[in-house]
Amino acid sequence: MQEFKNFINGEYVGSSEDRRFENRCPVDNSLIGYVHEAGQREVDAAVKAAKAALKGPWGQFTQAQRIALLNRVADRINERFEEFLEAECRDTGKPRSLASHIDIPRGAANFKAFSETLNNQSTEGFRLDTPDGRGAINVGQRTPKGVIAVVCPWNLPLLLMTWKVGPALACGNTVVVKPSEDTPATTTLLGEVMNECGVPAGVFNVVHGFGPNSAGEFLTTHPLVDAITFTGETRTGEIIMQAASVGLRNISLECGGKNAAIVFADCDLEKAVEGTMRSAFVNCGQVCLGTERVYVERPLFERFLARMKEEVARLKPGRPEDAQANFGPLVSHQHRDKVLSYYELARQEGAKVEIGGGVPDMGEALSGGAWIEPTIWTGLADDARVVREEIFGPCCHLRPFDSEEEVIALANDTPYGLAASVWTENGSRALRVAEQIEAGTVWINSWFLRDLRAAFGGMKHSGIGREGGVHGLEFYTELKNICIKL
Ligand SMILES: O=C(O)C(=O)/C=C/C=C/O
Repeated sequence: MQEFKNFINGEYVGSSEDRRFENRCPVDNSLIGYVHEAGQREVDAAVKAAKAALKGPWGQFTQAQRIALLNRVADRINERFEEFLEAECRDTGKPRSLASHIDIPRGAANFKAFSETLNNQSTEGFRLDTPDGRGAINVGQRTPKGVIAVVCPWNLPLLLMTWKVGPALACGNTVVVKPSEDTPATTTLLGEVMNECGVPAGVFNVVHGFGPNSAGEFLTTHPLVDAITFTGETRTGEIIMQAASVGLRNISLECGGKNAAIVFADCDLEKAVEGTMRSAFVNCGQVCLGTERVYVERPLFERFLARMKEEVARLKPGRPEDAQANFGPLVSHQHRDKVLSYYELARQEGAKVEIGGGVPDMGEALSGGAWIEPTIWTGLADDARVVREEIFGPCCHLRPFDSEEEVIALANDTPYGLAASVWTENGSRALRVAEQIEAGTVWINSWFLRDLRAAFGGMKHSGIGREGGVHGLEFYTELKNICIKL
């Protein structure tokens, strides 16, 4: 049985006996081990360790030394690739083929992604003319923001955690990470890597637990936390933003979405099918950037729908280690109950279930897992809850459209604004449509093609702030102006 302990000041710290909770594998509901919930005492110790580390050796590291050390962390993750892969797949149930190409490689790469940015990033400078004719020089100086609280989700546990920890540490901050209670393994394992690489104690800390009245609340309300970065549901983002307002802590929020795919009749059909299939069903539909609304220009609608149904029928659910499997379970029974409630709601709202709509028979050995059928609906009204609310499962609704103006209005008719994809071989139309879509990221003839230097984040109810490249600097550093009279 595994024990997932808190990682505080360079040491694994258990909680008192009665604060442990089960960690189960969503493939077959088997018990992986126990997670040690951090109470106020553990969270306080972690935040104070992070605060103290800022004034310790870490505070003396040059930028070049930090970058070299974080590159070592990335290399060490890759050296322990199999362990991270095994841990991630056991926690999430996702296919090894997926985690070995996305989760773990990106989990390591996120530590390297910011080195180049920081090495090449200048700060501003201005020469000011003064009445005495001697002038003055203004120089910008970036300093670490301090202790960063990192609250991250269960869908891409390692990737989405290091996407924040990487730039935070590269900029000289220290972190206290609160991973999801459903997926503690890879964040806990990263503590070992930090020690192996010589990251000073207190720079990287992990506290396990839940949100309200648990580690999440204790961390985001802790007065010594200088800023909070969160990826997850919009409602939780609102609660975190309220906590951050006490003491005016800055926040970075990447929240929910109800992302649209817009498929024009002149698209490359097979490319559009492949990309839309991935965006709707990869990771069992548990990707914030994923597609749950598909708009297809009417002349192509029936053909596109037929192709999508063929491809959904080809998806192979199975254990992570099953080389044939390309479709895993949802992360937990609790989340499956939520997604199944939308499957039921779709029926009530009058959807035609083109394929799926239920729970697959996975046989005796896997019957305890959080398995669900990939599903396509048609025929729902634009104001149906299934078309408007984020489900975060392997399902999407297809609807025909007749004009560019109509589909832009449809795609933007949502409180969210995270991502979208546009499929057409007409380049000027692709750009014209992309410019009008209210979303932080718009892919044209692609999906989840990620340039880590590019701005990344959501607008409207999908978040606040941008991550990636230089954009993270605004959140992870304080920018000071020094004015020198000549
Ligand atoms: O690719 C990334 O950097 C990223 O943040 C992915 C987010 C997916 C959310 O579910």
